[in-house]
Amino acid sequence: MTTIIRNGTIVTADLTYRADVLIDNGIITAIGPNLTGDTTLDATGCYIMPGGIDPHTHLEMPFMGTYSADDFESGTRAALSGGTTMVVDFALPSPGQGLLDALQMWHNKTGRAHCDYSFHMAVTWWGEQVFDEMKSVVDQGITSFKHFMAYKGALMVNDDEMYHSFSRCADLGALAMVHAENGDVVAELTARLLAEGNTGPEAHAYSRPPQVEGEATNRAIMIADMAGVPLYVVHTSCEEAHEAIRRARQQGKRVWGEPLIQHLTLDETEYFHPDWDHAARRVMSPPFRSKAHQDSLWAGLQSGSLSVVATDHCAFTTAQKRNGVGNFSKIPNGTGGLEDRMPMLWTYGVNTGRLTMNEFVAVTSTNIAKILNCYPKKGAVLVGADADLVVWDPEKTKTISASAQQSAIDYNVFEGKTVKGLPRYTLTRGRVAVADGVVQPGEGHGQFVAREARPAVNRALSAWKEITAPRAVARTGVPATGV
Ligand SMILES: NC(=O)NCCC(=O)O
Ligand SMILES: [Zn+2]
Ligand SMILES: [Zn+2]
Repeated sequence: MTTIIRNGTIVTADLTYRADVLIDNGIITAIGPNLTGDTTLDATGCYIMPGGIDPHTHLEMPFMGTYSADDFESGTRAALSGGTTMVVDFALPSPGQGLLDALQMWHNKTGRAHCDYSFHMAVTWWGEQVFDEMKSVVDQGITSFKHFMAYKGALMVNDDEMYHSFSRCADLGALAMVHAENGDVVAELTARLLAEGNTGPEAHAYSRPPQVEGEATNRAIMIADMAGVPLYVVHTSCEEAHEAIRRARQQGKRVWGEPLIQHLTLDETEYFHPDWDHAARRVMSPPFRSKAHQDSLWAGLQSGSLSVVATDHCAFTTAQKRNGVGNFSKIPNGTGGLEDRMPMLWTYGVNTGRLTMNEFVAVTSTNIAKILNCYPKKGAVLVGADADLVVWDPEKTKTISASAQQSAIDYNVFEGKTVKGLPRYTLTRGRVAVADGVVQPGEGHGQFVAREARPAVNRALSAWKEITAPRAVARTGVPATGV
């Protein structure tokens, strides 16, 4: 059975043109005029784009004494509903747990996934076992390793551990990733705020000012440079962190920054809301920032100093958030966004003229497919690519409401926002998962996407490291010892 998408305009990261797309057995098999197939999807007035890739989700994540509420079933259903066709989640070993053990636990969570997925591996402690197992993890198709510089006493790793792990990533041809906040300073500020009686959700933001993120981002960049590894900085939220990334890129360092749709469109005033639940539902790390920081992030996407828009989807219910009544440091950190990332970015990016349609495709799909080395299987409209596609209707509108969302939680941080630009169809490996805005569930359709190590960037970095490595000076006439 073949499917044909007709009468649409293809929009990729670098081209916009009219053509039909033929899909056979989940793969794009032809692109061109007047194609025919068994089933026709009409794309009149629509753009045919690569489905979104969200490289930063936490589905059913054990965190802060509870589990994030969306699992691979509801999370991937939400993703498809908003035009995202692949998620990359984080396998998270608990301290002392082996990486392979954690990886198996994460694979076990995915049986009901509606769309394709991959994993990053978190390095939450350091030792010989971690060193050894990193190789097996890479051999199993996971080639990116995340390091938390925050969450002291839980997930945080220190500089020496990070340097060891980054060096190992360099040897294995893998990508190093960081959550960049200075966890020591956050812990100090948190203790001080609580002692002063600042216990509400707004104090979460006070405990994580832009400086803690800027400092950690700089530090991670320098450590990555010394280790000779490419670096991906997740949830870049402020000018201080963006400035560090921008400068590093100007210097030729291989560093990428990932702002979240939440930081681009919501600001710190959310934490001053008189309703405790409203503010607590928006507690995440890093916190929402001022409008000036938002402008910096948008400028980064426009100029290319920031590369990817993600969600860090880590959704907790109101009841879970209430674990932190009386002590903000116990509010589970995280917000949702999987279903809304694409429509929100289109509305606030493309419709406002901040982004072109091609830039939209680049930052929601193609760039990360290249960074994670799964392009052009993913992130492309090309013959031979997976038919992970979204037929995007730029005229379709809706007002975001928790009452109509796929996510399992009881609120939505974008509640009441009207978006213009939504999927008419979302296809996951050729399967129509959303038709006219209606989700057609396909539990278990999602497959694991294995990725290969040694992408070009690692090869280039290691070649340069080798050429510029410190070498002993060959001398003649060295004086005899002690004479
Ligand atoms: N971001 C957040 O607040 N929660 C999810 C875990 C993380 O990415 O730090
Ligand atoms: Zn994080
Ligand atoms: Zn995260």
